Amino acid sequence: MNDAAPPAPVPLAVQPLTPEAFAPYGTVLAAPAGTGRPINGGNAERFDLVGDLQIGAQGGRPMLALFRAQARRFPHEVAEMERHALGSQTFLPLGERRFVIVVAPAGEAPAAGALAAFVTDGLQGVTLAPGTWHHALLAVDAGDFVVVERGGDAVDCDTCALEAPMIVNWRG
Ligand SMILES: NC(=O)N[C@@H](O)C(=O)O
Ligand code: NI
Repeated sequence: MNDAAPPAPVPLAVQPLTPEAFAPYGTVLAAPAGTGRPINGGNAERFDLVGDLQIGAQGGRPMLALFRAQARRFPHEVAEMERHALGSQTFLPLGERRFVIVVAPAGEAPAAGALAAFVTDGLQGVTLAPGTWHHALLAVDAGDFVVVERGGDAVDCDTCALEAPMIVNWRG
């Protein structure tokens, strides 16, 4: 009989999201400072944010979804991560809405020490690179998020249980 105590949760610090810190996991989406390219007769400005969404592999089709997320309670325990090996996954808030993204680099199932957590400024979005391990959306502020990902006939989502639960240490 295994009477060993379960592994103690490991604290995971949450850092502000920046493009540099997030580079190993994907890209940060944010309206650049300054003006965009004038379009529509000058009635709008265009900002091209990501021109190479990875959503076509193995017959993948673009999928745009709306996630109507409930606000999560923090500190939050993370015990499982997932990845979408064949495609990227983009999260963009509709309106000002923060979320926490917990990630680990693509590859082998992540060890506890390989995880990183970021909180957005409410306007930022992210595009996770294909295969990046992540926890499902952790909305800080409840509401709607646009999600763009690879759609396909088969579900592209592997999960892995962490060897020890992580506590996402953020108190807003
Ligand atoms: N389950 C689902 O559609 N969403 C996840 O992939 C996620 O990362 O939130
Ligand atoms: Ni996902």
